[in-house]
Amino acid sequence: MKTQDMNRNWIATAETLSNALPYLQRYDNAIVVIKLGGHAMGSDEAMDSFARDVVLMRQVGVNPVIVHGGGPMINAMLGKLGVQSEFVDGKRVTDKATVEVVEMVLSGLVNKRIVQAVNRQGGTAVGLSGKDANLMICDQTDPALGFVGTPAEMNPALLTDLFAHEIIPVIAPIGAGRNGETYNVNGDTAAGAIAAALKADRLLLLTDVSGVKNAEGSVLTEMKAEQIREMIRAGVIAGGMIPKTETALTAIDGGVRAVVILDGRAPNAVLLELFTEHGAGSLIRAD
Ligand SMILES: Nc1ncnc2c1ncn2[C@@H]1O[C@H](COP(=O)(O)OP(=O)(O)O)[C@@H](O)[C@H]1O
Ligand SMILES: CC(=O)N[C@@H](CCC(=O)OP(=O)(O)O)C(=O)O
Repeated sequence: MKTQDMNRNWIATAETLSNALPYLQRYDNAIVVIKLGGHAMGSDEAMDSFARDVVLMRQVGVNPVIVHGGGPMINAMLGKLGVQSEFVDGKRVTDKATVEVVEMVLSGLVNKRIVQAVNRQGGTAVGLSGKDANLMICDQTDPALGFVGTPAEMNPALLTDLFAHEIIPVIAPIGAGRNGETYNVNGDTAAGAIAAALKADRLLLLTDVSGVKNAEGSVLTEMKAEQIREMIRAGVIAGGMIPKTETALTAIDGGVRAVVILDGRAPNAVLLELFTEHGAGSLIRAD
C-alpha cells in the first residue's frame, strides 16, 4: 500500500473511533440483549468475531446478555438419533424424547461453544438456562405442541448481580415448569422475555437475513407494530420470522426501548448497530 493510502486509512480509522464517542456515552451502562440464532452461528471465525464484539461492548461499559437458539444443531442431533420433528408457526412440536435432546444440545453443546468463544476473547462468560436461579418459569404453550413453553414468571436478579461483576450471561432458551417439567422455548421468545424482565435498552435479534422484507423483497429499515401485524396476516412474514417479529412487539409492550432484527453473519454487525450512524437491519419501536 502507498504511504498516502495508508495515511488515509489511519485518518478514517481515527475518525470512526472519534465518531463513536456519542454512541459510547449513550450506551454506557445500558443493557443490551443479543439473540444469536442458530442460522447466524456460522464458522468458528464468525463466532470468534461475534464474541470479540461482545467483549468489546462489555469493555466500554455496556451490559451485554446473550440468549441463543440452535435450531439447526437440534435438527442435526435429532437426525443422528433418527427422531423426526415438525414445526407449527415456527415452533417445534416437542415430545418427551425431543425435549431431552433439545436441552442436551442447547444447554450443552451450543451454550458452551459460545461461552468458550467469549472467554477466549478475554471476557468472562457464564452459561445458564431458564432453569438457573428460576430465571424463566414457563407454562405450556399449547397441548398440541407438547413440551413447548411460554415464559410466565421471570426472575432476572441473578443477571443484575452478574452485571455488577462484569460477567457476560449466555442463556439457553430452556424453561423450568412449575411441576419439574422441562420446556423448549423458542429462542426469540426467550430473548424477548429476558429483555422485558430487564427493561433492556436494546434487543438485537441476529439472524441470517438483513432484516424484515416486504412482499417485494426489500428490507424495511423502520417498522411499526400495526404494519407487522398486517404483514403476518398477509403471509409476507412467515416461518421463523413470525416468532421474531411477535417477540419484537411483546418486548416493546414489556418495556424494551427498541428492537432491531439484523444479519448476524455480517462482520461486526452488533458494533455497527450500536456504535455508528450506520444502523443495520429493521428497527422496531413503539407506535
Ligand atoms: N418477511 C420476511 N423477511 C425476512 N425473512 C423472512 C420473512 N418471512 C420469512 N422469513 C424467513 O425467516 C428466516 C429467519 O428465521 P429463522 O430461520 O428462524 O432464523 P434464526 O435461526 O436466525 O432464528 C429467514 O431466513 C427467512 O427465510
Ligand atoms: C419451541 C422451539 O421451536 N424451540 C426452538 C429452540 C431453538 C431455537 O429457537 O433456535 P433458533 O433461534 O436457531 O431458531 C427449537 O426447538 O428449534
